[in-house]
Amino acid sequence: MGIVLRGGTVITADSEYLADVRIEGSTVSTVGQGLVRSGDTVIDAAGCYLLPGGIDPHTHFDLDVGSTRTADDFASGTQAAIAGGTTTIIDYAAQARGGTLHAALAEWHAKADGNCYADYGFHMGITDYNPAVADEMSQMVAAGVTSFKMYLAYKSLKVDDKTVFQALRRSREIGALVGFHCENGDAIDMLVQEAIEAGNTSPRYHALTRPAIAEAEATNRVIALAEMAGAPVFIVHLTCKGALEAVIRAKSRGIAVYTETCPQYLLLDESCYAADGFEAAKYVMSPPLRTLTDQAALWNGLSAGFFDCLATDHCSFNYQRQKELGRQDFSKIPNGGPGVEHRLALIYTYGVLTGKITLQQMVALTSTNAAKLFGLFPRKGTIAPGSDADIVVWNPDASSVITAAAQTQRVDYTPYEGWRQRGRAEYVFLRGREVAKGGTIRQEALGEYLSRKPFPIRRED
Ligand SMILES: NC(=O)NCCC(=O)O
Ligand SMILES: [Zn+2]
Ligand SMILES: [Zn+2]
Repeated sequence: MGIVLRGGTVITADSEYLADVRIEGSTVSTVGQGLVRSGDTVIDAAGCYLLPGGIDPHTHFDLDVGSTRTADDFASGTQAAIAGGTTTIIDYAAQARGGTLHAALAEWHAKADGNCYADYGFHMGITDYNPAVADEMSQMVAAGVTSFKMYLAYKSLKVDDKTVFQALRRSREIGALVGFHCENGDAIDMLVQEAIEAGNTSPRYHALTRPAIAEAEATNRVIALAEMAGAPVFIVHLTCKGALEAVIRAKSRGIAVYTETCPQYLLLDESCYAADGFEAAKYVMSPPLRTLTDQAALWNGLSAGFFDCLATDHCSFNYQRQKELGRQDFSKIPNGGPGVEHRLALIYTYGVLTGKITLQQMVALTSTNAAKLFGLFPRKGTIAPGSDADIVVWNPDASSVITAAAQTQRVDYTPYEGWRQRGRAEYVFLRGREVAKGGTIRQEALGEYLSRKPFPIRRED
């Protein structure tokens, strides 16, 4: 006896066809015609798309940022993910300065294990690179943490070029992919200090002190260092034309550069910082929202296939009491915004239905490419015999309005308040278990830790 999703249109990164999908246990057993047998549970998927469960490779749940902790923890964050059709998240664990990677991994397991509604893995943020940490990196890979992140910005996190270069070389030896937060932190720190000293303390100065050129410069630098190291590199949350041009140049030369952007950079722009009073704090994130010219460049890049992933960088803080920590000083506003719940519907509504990308590109960007880059493919990221039965029955006819009141994310606002969203995750399956139906989430934390495969080392490098 199995579950058959009958008569939907299966969408993968490279195909689209009408079929039944038969689930036996936790995996897909067959994809084809006429798969229903007696005793099966049958779900009528006619008129719906069958999408591989979304993979969001960039979340921050239950993150302590010093002054406060993210509004969403692993339970509420992964419930929101499931509600929106995302069945796997990869969260950023973070080494404490002076601490070990092992301690960070243990801390993240303690926060996530038993609390996740979606499957989950971890990247490891490195803030304090030294020979012992270089050693630990290979132990992380053995523990299934096959990607790392380094920050070129944020006073307490940023690393210098020597460290970037050393870590990239190390990643190549051990089969790991290092992601970088690309902003020139030294220049930004000066601009921030000058703004505060001049009494320019309102939220819009967050954006004015983090110009796009600081991101473009850091992106160019990281790519050059990766090329020198002969290592693959991942540029996280890319937001602007200059940084995208650096990625396109490198990709065109065959350099192993991968990148992601996020819905907020495609859909929102710097005009959000002109909001009255302190409201602009809702959009304080790093990098900040950019110009309409940058936004157009990102959409062109997305259509043309220069982006690998669409992530959210979900890092939610309530407007009341949390964003307000920076009411007198924008540099104290906790950085980040919510998004894990609405990623699929936003890209479907504003990307697919506007003709900017195809459904297959949507699947590649929201699931398949992340699975490939982060060592989960073909277990995750596709609908095929043997793959985990992580499947979203997507109803393209649904339409609703995004509101904070109606969201699952445990945060008191959404940057998309009042936005129309089309399409809905009618059913969500996680390893063959129905975890959401008609917007109602199963109240059971069935998510499992994903030990990921190393990044393949290219022979010619
Ligand atoms: N993006 C953001 O503002 N906060 C989360 C941390 C990061 O990804 O830089
Ligand atoms: Zn970042
Ligand atoms: Zn982030």
